[in-house]
Amino acid sequence: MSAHTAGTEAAHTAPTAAGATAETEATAEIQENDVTSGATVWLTGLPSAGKTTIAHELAGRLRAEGRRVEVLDGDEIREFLSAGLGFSREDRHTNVQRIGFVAELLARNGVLALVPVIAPYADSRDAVRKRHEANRTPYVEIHVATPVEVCSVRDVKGLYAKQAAGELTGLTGVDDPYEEPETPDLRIESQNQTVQESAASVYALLTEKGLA
Ligand SMILES: Nc1ncnc2c1ncn2[C@@H]1O[C@H](COP(=O)(O)OS(=O)(=O)O)[C@@H](OP(=O)(O)O)[C@H]1O
Ligand SMILES: Nc1ncnc2c1ncn2[C@@H]1O[C@H](COP(=O)(O)OP(=O)(O)O)[C@@H](O)[C@H]1O
Repeated sequence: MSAHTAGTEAAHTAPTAAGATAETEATAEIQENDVTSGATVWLTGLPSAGKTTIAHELAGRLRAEGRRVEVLDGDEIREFLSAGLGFSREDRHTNVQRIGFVAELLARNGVLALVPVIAPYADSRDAVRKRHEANRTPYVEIHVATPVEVCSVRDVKGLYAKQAAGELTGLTGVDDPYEEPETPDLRIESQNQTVQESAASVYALLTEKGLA
């Protein structure tokens, strides 16, 4: 049973006249814990590494347990919040900072913000982490470390084929940089696992950190 569920049950314990004040305080503490148990879970990795798939699999599991979850998908964000941005180093940095800003707001209000976004530059990811640290908001970095050889075979959106055909340049991990995280909280080798196993490993990490 998650801490969240346990807290809800405790809050419903029948009060006694003498225990009312103590219980009110305990309930307030539990509610505060509920609100602050959000986190940002950033899944960084190459296109087709499995970031989005793992995020949605994990989201389903967490929602089934009553958690509030948002998936800040890179493609959706680029359609709205980051409309007009391209894939230059500067634009990717701006995109990542915007997403980090929104994720932190959600997370500090009790939401588990799952972020399947490439975020290829270490300094961009560090800035997002620092924003979370400054606000004491939990931040977890997952490197979905699927090798480019596997990603290019999966090629979910046909980007690797386009790059190979000369129709696209600046593809992350091929002819554009991807700076691997040196010390992620978790590294997933998705080529050796099922989607469920990958999502379960993130879930286990969140449980270990008291976030799920
Ligand atoms: N040149 C190039 N390089 C990398 N990715 C590209 C490119 N052009 C389009 N796409 C597609 O854009 C999707 C969203 O990218 P992100 O916002 O996650 O990228 S970034 O963090 O700003 O670098 C990203 O989604 P995912 O495949 O889910 O990673 C890509 O499919
Ligand atoms: N263990 C795994 N975790 C995530 N995806 C996997 C795994 N094994 C195979 N896949 C497949 O790899 C592809 C990953 O695509 P996607 O999640 O869109 O990648 P990304 O969001 O990183 O671009 C999907 O077709 C998915 O079914």
